[in-house]
Amino acid sequence: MTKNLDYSRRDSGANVASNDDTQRLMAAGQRLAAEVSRLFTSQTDDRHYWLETMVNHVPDYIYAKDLEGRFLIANRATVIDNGFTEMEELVGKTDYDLHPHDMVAKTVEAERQVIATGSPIFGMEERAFIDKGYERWLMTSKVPLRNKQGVTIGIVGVSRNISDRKKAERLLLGQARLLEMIAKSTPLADFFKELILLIEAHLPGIIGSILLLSEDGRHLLTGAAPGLDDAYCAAVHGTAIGPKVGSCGTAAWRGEPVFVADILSDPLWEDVADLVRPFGYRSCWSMPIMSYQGKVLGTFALYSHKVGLPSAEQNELISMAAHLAGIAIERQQSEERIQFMAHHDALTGLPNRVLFDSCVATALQQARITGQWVALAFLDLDNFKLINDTMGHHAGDELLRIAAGRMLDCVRKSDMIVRVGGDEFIILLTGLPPDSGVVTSRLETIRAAIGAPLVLSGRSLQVSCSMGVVCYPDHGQTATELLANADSAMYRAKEVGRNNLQLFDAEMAAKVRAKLRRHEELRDAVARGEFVLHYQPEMNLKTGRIFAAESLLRWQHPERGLVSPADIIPLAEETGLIVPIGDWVLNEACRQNKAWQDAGLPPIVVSVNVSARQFRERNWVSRVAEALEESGLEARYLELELTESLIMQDVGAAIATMHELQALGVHLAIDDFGTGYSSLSALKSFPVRRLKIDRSFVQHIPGDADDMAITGAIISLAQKLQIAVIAEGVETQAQVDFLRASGCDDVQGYFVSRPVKPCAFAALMA
Ligand SMILES: Nc1nc2c(ncn2[C@@H]2O[C@@H]3COP(=O)(O)O[C@H]4[C@@H](O)[C@H](n5cnc6c(=O)[nH]c(N)nc65)O[C@@H]4COP(=O)(O)O[C@H]3[C@H]2O)c(=O)[nH]1
Repeated sequence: MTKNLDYSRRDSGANVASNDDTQRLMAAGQRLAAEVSRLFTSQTDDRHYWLETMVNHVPDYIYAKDLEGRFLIANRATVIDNGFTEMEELVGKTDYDLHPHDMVAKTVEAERQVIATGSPIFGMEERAFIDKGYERWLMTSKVPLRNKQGVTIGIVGVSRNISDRKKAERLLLGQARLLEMIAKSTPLADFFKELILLIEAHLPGIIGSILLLSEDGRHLLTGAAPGLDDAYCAAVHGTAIGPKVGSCGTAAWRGEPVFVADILSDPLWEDVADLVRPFGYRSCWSMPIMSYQGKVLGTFALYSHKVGLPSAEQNELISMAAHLAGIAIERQQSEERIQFMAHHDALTGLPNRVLFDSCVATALQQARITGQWVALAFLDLDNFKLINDTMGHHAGDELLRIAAGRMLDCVRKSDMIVRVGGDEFIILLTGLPPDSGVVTSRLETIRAAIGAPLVLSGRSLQVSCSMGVVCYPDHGQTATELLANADSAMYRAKEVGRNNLQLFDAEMAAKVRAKLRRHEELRDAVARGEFVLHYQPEMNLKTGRIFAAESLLRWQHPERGLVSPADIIPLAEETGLIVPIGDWVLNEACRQNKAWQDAGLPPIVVSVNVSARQFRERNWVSRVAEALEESGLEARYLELELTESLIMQDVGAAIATMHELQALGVHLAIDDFGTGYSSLSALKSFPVRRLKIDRSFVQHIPGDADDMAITGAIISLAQKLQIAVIAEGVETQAQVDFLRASGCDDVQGYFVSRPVKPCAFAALMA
């Protein structure tokens, strides 16, 4: 009889599956078809009995229907799962008699197609009947049932219950969707809802809830619970966690799962059972949501109206859900952190320039509408660098944090304190009355707060600050304009000695612009090489011989003529141009000295003034070595003049550098001695050859007894320390006489010669 059923024809348009299930279904179908045909031929023997037994033991559904869809025969599984006890009860019935009509349509259509085309359908997935409230999925194959003449007289169907597989598939798809939501940074509330709905779909009768731990780590806040009663959620929101606070409060407290089978009898719920009683929840299984580092972030819980503990599958689902929730929360937290870091300063937590730029336009726009003022102040901490250098970076950081905190205490929520770098801040005050008095008084409050005593690394100190202030609309219309003018005001505040507040005005702007122009000019001068050196001889008092010369910088200005260093050096120091200018001086002095030697003049020492900024350059010593090497000058013919104040800025570092320079073979002198308050005990550790007594002491000799006393003391101190002494600014014979009598070795000044051009100096020497 099997010959009548052509299973090899798989070319129909039907849904054909070639997996194991299908193979097995096909085999079962073949066996059933054979049995049916045998029944039709009324042959019964032992094989029939065995076959019937086998078919009835198979959990899959095996059945045959006639052309009208009436059951002809069915195995035991089909009979029982359709709600009958004997096959006879099922025979003659159609699917319409058994199931809701809307669910039957697809099955009927498939069977109609098999009958019409004579082609089997394999591996068709169909949502089947609702059995005791549960949905069921089947994988079905249907083949034509033919009589001896090969005429189709119905269909044979074989179905397997694949509900579990479908459930697992749906769970996997759900998980994938949730991971995608995490990747797309879907808002947490939406993600939680989706997660809970997925679990609830998987576990009918179970209600999911997510609670989040508050920032202080002490309370539980509602995350999502779409299926829980709103009143219950509201009652739980804000619950303090603890060792005996229901399932979730305890799970969050312990950091481990708390599965309570019966809420009404479990001691963990004793104190909070009344909360849940009106809603009828009986069991609650709560799993803490943990961060990657093992920190509790919240809880994932399942509630049920039934008493009981979770099955292994439910347990697994709870863990999976808590794990996914943890990933989502951490992802959101790190995104928030990144956002915060992009807009805030890590050290002080204050907004940074990026956030300021996006807020200032809004503040100005608002002021335009309301007619109120906006004030914008640049604020610099005075001497921050010194504190940072002398007390260390930790102390510097702490100072910035303290200053930021003090500023915040003085402003309103709508104002903004911004750290723009180093010790520089911007204060943005909004909603001000149109009154500069109010602006300055509010900012002075901030200055006073910063200036209050503080303790840093165990040391009490006070820090002042400088402010440059502008007001919208008087001092500019745009943020750029206002910032530029605030910068000018700050410039002025620093110029007048720091520790003050300067409100911008037009005159100030003009001055600042002029200064900036001069900076620009100086920069051009460096680029164009407009500098020259003049040399002033230094004479030994015993021999009357010129043994050295100090190189002195001059700017050959195209319009202003020769500009003195008094006008160049401070400007160069401010702009940092002192470094390239100083390099040029060093190289030029070495080159000139070597040129004189090469021209046959008696060898002399040329001294070069070194500025503090230059001296602090990392590779300063190697620059000196390079200048010597490039010029070919022996190191003993170069002297570097360091001022007392330069050395005193950081005595330890200065002495170390001085030793390195000494090792090169160059001489070192202390310039302007007597003005820089060097500690006399430190003096003996300076590897210097000479002290230069400052001109300010010499110029009043012999009239001023004090200056004579000081000059005499410096000379005798130097003698004791076996350091040579030269007096600067010597103009008169009387001064020479006094200095000689006091034991001074050398003099420099107009008495010998003014600083002169190199050619004039060569003539002098010759
Ligand atoms: N009234 C009077 N003045 C006298 C007499 N003898 C010399 N002077 C002046 O005193 C200054 C001596 O240089 P300084 O103390 O190193 O003081 C220098 C030095 O500190 C700085 N300076 C000059 N050239 C350079 C340089 O190349 N680099 C650096 N960093 N500073 C320099 O500029 C300062 C001023 O230099 P100058 O204007 O050339 O002024 C020179 C010089 O012209 C005198 O008998 N009477």
